[in-house]
Amino acid sequence: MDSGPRFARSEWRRKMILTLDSISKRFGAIVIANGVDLAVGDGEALGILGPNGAGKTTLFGIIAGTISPDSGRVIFQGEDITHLPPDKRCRKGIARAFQVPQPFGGMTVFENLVVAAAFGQDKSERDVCATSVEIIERCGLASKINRLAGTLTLLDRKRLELARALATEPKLLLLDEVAGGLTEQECHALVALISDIRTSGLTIVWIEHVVHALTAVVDRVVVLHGGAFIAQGDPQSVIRSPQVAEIYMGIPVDV
Ligand SMILES: Nc1ncnc2c1ncn2[C@@H]1O[C@H](COP(=O)(O)OP(=O)(O)OP(=O)(O)O)[C@@H](O)[C@H]1O
Repeated sequence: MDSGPRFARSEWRRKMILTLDSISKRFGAIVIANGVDLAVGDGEALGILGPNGAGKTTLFGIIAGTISPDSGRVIFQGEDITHLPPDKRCRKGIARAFQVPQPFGGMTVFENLVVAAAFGQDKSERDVCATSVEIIERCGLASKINRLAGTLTLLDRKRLELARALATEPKLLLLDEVAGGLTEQECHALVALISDIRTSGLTIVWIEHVVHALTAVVDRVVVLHGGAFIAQGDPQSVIRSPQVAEIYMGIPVDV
């Protein structure tokens, strides 16, 4: 799969946009995070891998504000946002797109965008109409602008999910398994769109089980397992690492 153009790799190393500082979280006996640290550069595209149930979505909840960590801090653009509610984090520039798109099915594509943009940017609906149209065009939905969201194909609902996230004018975009459920061809189309979004310099953190889609876009991959990041580095090195082979295929590291 073609990787497409990427944001200049050196740029994001200069400044961190998001830092997880010694985050711990458990649900009873299930340890999601045991004092994990993570720094995401401004403009970086970071992939998070990990087996089912590792806690990747929970980590996104901690970043987006829907889940509280047991301890540790979430720092966004230099500010401690650990105790900030999700709506305030959204307005500070953290947006999230889900595996199962969550548009208002009875509203049109345009109306969905206007609602997201007005909320995320804290502006009147009139003031966000032009940018909403631009984002709809950019996401390949111009011909469906007046269609009800509930009548769209899965790929177009995924495009709309991304468009709604972009409408909030994020600085950090969290993608939660957005390639899930797509055919190979549809997956290529979605990767092309995310690669295009990437060229604007927007910071992306992407959880994904469709590994080839992830590695086509991201600069770096971290692997969450057993409450810790057990591998990290450039995508190809990480997916070929013995730790990842052991977790995903049961091949012991010392073989
Ligand atoms: N609110 C909750 N209460 C109790 N357990 C929870 C809660 N939320 C998640 N869990 C458990 O925590 C674990 C991690 O779940 P999470 O969805 O974060 O994993 P994941 O890595 O995103 O998994 P997948 O790749 O399958 O989506 C799972 O065992 C899940 O059942």
